[in-house]
Amino acid sequence: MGSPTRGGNNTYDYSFKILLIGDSGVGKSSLLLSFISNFVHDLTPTIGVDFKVKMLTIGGKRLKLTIWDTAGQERFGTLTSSYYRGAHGIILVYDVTRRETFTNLSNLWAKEVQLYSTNNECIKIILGNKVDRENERAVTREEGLALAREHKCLFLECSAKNKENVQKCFKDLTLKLVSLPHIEIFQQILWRGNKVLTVLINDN
Ligand SMILES: Nc1nc2c(ncn2[C@@H]2O[C@H](COP(=O)(O)OP(=O)(O)OP(=O)(O)O)[C@@H](O)[C@H]2O)c(=O)[nH]1
Repeated sequence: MGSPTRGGNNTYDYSFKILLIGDSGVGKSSLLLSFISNFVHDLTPTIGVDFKVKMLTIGGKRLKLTIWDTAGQERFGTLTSSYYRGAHGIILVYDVTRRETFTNLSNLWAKEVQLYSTNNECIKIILGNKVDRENERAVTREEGLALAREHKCLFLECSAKNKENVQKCFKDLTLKLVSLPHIEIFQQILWRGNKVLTVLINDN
């Protein structure tokens, strides 16, 4: 990784770090794969942290998204502040068929974000995944919306399996990011934090 470039073939105007968080099994890795590629595989659980890079053009701006995916909280303990450092966008995922993954968003994940996120202007989206399993639904859309309002987040329901709303989630998030009034400063200051993160991870 490096600071934003404005020349050459691999050019971009802005580079954003996006995090996927939420309980184990809610579908974070599937969402990432569904967004990055056209295929969704049956996945083995993530061990540790993984990230993928996707180039995207939104609102006439060329963006580089570095999307971080981590294994579920319950198996690896609380994520450290280095994972959150420098994040521009956070996707909080729950599984609409498992109510505890929804209650954990307020009881656990939102608190972590508040504690560790280095940036007050970070854009957040709450994402209710697995809506293809409608007959097993345990959380209503209205409850999801209410939680998003309470935490000042965007909100969507989606399915990584049939790809419903997956592109839209990343698009809505990045649209909001590029429309921030102080975007140039916001992204450069945070990028410095990101470099620190890269060094920390490479050293391990
Ligand atoms: N029906 C359905 N199944 C899904 C969907 N998204 C993910 N799954 C399945 O749910 C299981 C868990 O998905 P993962 O993507 O591994 O979940 P995760 O949140 O990354 O889990 P960890 O790696 O443990 O943190 C897998 O068997 C997926 O195939 C979805 O939208 N619909």
